[in-house]
Amino acid sequence: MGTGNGLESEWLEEDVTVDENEATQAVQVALNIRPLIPLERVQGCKECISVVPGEPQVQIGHHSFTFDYIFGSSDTPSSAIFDKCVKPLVEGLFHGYNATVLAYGQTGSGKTYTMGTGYTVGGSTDGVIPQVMQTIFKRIETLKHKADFQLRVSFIEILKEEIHDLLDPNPPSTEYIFGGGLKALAVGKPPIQIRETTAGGITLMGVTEADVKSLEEMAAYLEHGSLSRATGSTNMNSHSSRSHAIFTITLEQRRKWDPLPDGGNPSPEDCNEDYLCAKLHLVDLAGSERAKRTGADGLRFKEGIHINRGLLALGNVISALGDERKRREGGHVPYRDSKLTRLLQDSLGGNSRTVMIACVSPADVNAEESINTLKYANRARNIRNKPTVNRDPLAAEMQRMRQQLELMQAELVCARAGGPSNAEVQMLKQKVAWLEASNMELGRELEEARDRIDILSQCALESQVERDKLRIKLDQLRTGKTYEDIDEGQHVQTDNLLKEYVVRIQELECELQQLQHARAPSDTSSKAPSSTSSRSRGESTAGPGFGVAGIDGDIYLRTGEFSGEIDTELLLKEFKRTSVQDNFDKELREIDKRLEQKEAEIKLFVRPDAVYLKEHFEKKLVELKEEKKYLQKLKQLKVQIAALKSKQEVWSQCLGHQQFIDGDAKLKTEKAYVQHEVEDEPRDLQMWRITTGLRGFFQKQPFIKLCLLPASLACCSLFWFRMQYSQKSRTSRGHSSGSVNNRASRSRLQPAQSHMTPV
Ligand SMILES: Nc1ncnc2c1ncn2[C@@H]1O[C@H](COP(=O)(O)OP(=O)(O)OP(=O)(O)O)[C@@H](O)[C@H]1O
Repeated sequence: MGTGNGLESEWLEEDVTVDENEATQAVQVALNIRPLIPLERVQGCKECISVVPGEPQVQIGHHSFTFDYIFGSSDTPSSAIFDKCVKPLVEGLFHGYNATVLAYGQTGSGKTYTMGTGYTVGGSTDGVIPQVMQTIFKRIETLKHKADFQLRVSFIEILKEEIHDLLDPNPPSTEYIFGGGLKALAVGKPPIQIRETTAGGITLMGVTEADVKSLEEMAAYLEHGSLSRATGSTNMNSHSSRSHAIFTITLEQRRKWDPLPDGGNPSPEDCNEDYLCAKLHLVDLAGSERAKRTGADGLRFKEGIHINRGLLALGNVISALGDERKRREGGHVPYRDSKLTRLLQDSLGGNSRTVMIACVSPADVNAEESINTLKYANRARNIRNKPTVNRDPLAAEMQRMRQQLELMQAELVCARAGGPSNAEVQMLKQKVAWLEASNMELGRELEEARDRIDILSQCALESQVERDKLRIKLDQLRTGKTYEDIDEGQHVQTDNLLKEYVVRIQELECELQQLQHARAPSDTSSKAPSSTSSRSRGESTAGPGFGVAGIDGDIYLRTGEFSGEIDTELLLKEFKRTSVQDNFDKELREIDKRLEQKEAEIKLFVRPDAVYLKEHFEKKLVELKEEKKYLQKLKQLKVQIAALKSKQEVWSQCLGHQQFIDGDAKLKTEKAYVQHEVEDEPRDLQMWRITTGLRGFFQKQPFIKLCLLPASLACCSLFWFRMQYSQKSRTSRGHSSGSVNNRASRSRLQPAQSHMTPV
């Protein structure tokens, strides 16, 4: 890589401090204190600014300010401004660095005088711009044998937030507006617009850029622009600038390539510096002013407002850029608040080396304004710019490509020194491609086999679940549960079963994976007899092991083809595995068969049972109806007893003795019968219940029924005899009170109230 410094010593011949590696550079601030002008002397003004000897420091009142340079004191002549501050920038221009010289200060503080913006051919050349022009042409003169130079100049002013081209050969004509005043009328040329380049620079679209070949030509343009600039007379300056003026010099240089003594081409490092382009902005700002002091009114007053507004925007930009905290945080800089700040975007915080010349009047009457200017300038010292060399983008790209080429050449040399031969590389490449393709194919087959394993495992699990369900059902039926009971409990059981099976399946899957992992190393190293046999097995069999075996077979085929070896031991292993799998399949088929048989048995068993149950429940229904009738009858009899009791009491009170005796006898007989009925009925009912219960029990338990049939028959006959006996005794009792008995027998079929008529 070529270094700028090496080139400088050869090309520029002068030792100029240019550090390309410097990332940022602070804005340099110089203070220029003009002498008291005749007007101030007449007013009896006194100097109020004093320079600290040997220090770049000034004092005004109790304020003290330090700058990079101070000019204008008795010790330092103002002519030194160019040499100290501006000349390095001009030198930098020849190295591709943009530069800006900015004059700022109160109106009448000497900005135009210092910058030399009011230059006239043949007039004073003390100002910065004339000296810049002279220096540039001197440098070109000394370097013209090494490079081709091209100079262009532009001169614009910002007047009331409008950009005017001071070098426009066809300036906007003016037309008279009725009612007084003049209005600018552009002729055929669009207004100047500010544009940002892709690299972030600021350019002016539509501005006149005049090619300049000589100092005289440039001076003529400067003079022409100065004369076109808007000026006016105020109380503070008889020739006051009413606009901000920017004189821009663009320097393009293309290095001439002399043939080298050995006849070879120049080195790439040198070629890197073959084109440079830089701009120097020389800015003469309008002065800040107070209307009260300038006595401006009307048009001047309006101009003053615009001037102050532009300067305020500039102050805000300087404050934003000068605040270190904001700068670190990347805070907003209000460049777009005015055209002036937008145009100075590169000069303040951008790609430029900038010097600000703060101009002040030493007169005590201007002390306040001078302090403001010093504060303003002091803040500007905190601004940091990032100047970079402005090369041709094409040249930069070429440099990058050269570097890339060098790198590749180095790699090639290295490869040639110790790398394999071309044929070997080709062979290895083919091998790699073939292995990659095989790998992909094997991966695909592995995935398919895994899917097959999953499906088969699922089928096996489902059949197991179904088989177990049927087994449970069968067991339940054997223990005597009805089909309905099983169905009711089935939901709960099914849920529990499902949970159990899910857990089981997960466990089995884990085991399967562990087995696969455990087998993987031995399988990949193993070699099966042939791919076709293993593949057919993988497709026809249902066990998970076969999917893996099929894959193994394929792996064998490819590795076998590659190595060309057959292992008989592995053949035997594979054969064993196949036979185990076949056994497993047979077992599975047998289980399926048995399951089918069991299902058929269950069906046979379940159907008659259902018929039997139907009969059983129909009988039970009839029995319950009978029981209900008995209970109703019992209730009626209880009511009758209550009625008879009340009747007895009435008779005892109302009837005569004989009647009472007869009636009482009848009543007693009737009561005795009813009492007997009441006592007998529960016994009958109890008997009936026991019989019915036993019958139901035996119906539910067919096996016990068979065993206990004789015993039950004996019991039943015992009860039958008991009932017969009680019937007989009842009948014998009934003979003594037959009319009552008959009536009571009838009462079983009639409502209780119907036979309760008084005797
Ligand atoms: N260093 C100096 N030596 C002698 N006279 C000076 C010096 N600087 C400025 N002056 C005089 O001061 C007066 C005002 O100067 P100048 O016009 O340059 O001020 P300005 O800052 O440009 O004012 P404005 O902002 O109004 O344009 C002029 O008459 C000028 O000759």
